[in-house]
Amino acid sequence: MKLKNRIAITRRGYRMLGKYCPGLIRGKVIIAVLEALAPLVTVWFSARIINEIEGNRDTGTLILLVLLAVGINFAFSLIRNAMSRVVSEKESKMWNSFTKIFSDKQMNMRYADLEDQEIQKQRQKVQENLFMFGNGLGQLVWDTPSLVKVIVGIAASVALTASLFTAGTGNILLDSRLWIIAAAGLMILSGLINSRLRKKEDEFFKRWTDGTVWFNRAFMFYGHALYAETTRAKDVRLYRQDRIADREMRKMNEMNLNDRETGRMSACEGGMELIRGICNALCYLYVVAKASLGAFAVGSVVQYVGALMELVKSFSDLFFILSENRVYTGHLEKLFEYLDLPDAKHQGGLPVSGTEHTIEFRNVFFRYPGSETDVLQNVNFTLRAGRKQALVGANGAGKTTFVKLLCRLYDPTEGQILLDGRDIREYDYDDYMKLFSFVFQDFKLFAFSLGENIAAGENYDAAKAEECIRKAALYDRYREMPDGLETCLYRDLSEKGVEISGGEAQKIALARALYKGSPVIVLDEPTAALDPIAEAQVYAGFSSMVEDRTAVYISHRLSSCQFCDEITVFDKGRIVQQGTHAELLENPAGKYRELWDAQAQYYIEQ
Ligand SMILES: Nc1ncnc2c1ncn2[C@@H]1O[C@H](COP(=O)(O)OP(=O)(O)OP(=O)(O)O)[C@@H](O)[C@H]1O
Repeated sequence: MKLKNRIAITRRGYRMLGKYCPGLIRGKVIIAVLEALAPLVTVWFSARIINEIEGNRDTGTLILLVLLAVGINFAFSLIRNAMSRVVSEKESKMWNSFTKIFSDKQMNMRYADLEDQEIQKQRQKVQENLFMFGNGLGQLVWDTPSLVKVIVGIAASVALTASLFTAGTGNILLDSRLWIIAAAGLMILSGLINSRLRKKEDEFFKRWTDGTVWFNRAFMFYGHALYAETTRAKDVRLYRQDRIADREMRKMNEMNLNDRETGRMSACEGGMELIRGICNALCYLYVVAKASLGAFAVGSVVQYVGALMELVKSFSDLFFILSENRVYTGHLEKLFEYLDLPDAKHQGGLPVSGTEHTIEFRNVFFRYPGSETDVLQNVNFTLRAGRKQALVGANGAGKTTFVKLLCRLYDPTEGQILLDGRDIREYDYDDYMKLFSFVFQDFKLFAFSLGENIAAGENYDAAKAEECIRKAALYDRYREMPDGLETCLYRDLSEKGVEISGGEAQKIALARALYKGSPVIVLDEPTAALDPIAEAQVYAGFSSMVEDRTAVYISHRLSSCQFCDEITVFDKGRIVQQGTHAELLENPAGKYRELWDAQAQYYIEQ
């Protein structure tokens, strides 16, 4: 990657850290400056003290030097400790903030992309790299202090060693200014070799992580998800799927996880240490040679050796950091590629006013991303204000997909959906969404209080929530709940949380839709999990529940669709019939009749 791009990516990384982890980088920089200066302050004062002892031995000067050395170091460590507490607190929360980066993206990205396998893989890889190895943003956080230390270290060490090269010994060879070039050359050379070794090490690391992505995913699945997630644990126990998991885990444990790559990485590390050692030895030799010829006092040996070692280390670190920068900008680039995936574009700005609306599907075709077939084909459908519409059809006929298009999770591949004659994309997205309350088949409740679940927010109107609970036939269960609306659902976040059955959850989802009070209510199999009495209660109360709102009602229980004004029959992605229950039954060759007969025979026979 070009340097210009690396700089741009690094800057973007810092901006992102500034947004999600405010104050973290600033704190790290301050600590790093203090840490870089502290040893050099000690070296400088030690040299002055030894020289004073060797020379004038002035007690006042000695006391002053010692007090200054101790005082400055004490002040440094006070500030550093105070800052460290704040910074480590921020750093411990850094991972939560990184999680937020992904949740923000997932919340805003196109829904279709959320389901896209390739994009899921892309996200998984970026997340694994970040959360398992700290690659990208983590490295940027950790490398920033090193970079600051290197810059401060090089500047201070150069200042402390400058007089080493000018101090004369009388020996032409040792006094030659060429030593400056030689020293600089040596530092740069060692840094470059280190950098190359680091690059190699990174290549091996990449190969190693590529090989482990699948391993980690499978390991988490077989070792954790299968047993820990209650959605799966039931079936795992009943069908003893743990035996398959054990077999797979055994196979994985026997796998050779790129041992060759880890061996090569260690060899690179060893090579880097060796180069640093050789440079240190050469510096020692030069300083000691000059000191032994009387170029400077013994105390200065401490200063020069200390500063030269710091310089060698700083140069080596500098090249290391530069090569690290190449590595983490590579990871950051991948992160940004993911974050730059187009967000859902809700560009329309038309306000939606009033409550009586007509929604029309006009020649709508839809195909899921990555799929080869149209799931909806030439769908034409009009939903008038206040009408109760039932959608029926066999599994996979396209009913839920129709609703997903209605609520703008996807856009039609062809055709248009119109609200009062205008394409729904022209309207303000939030305004449009306020028109609907949905209950999906795979609705989700959250481990918050019952009231918050129903109101989908922290502040709720208790009387209204209770009214919706009553309409959703949940009142008896609600009265048993220990803390009423404050009762926490599930035990994920609260020990006092209550576990609820599938049917009770469905009633809560229904109450949530009623609470929203939108002019259009869309119910996708809202009673599938309800017992016959609760189902009858819901149907009996359907009119009062839905009132004069527009309703779209999907159900496989055809008898329950009779109270709708119109029934629309889907078959293989097409609308094949529309009419009232009685009208549709009249057509003996119709799909509705076929579905009805298939379902009714069991009731008739009994
Ligand atoms: N995310 C998806 N990606 C690809 N295909 C999908 C996706 N979701 C649904 N499908 C396919 O679209 C078709 C219609 O599914 P849809 O869920 O709309 O049917 P449905 O009529 O609601 O069925 P059911 O009565 O079983 O709920 C099915 O063949 C299904 O496999």
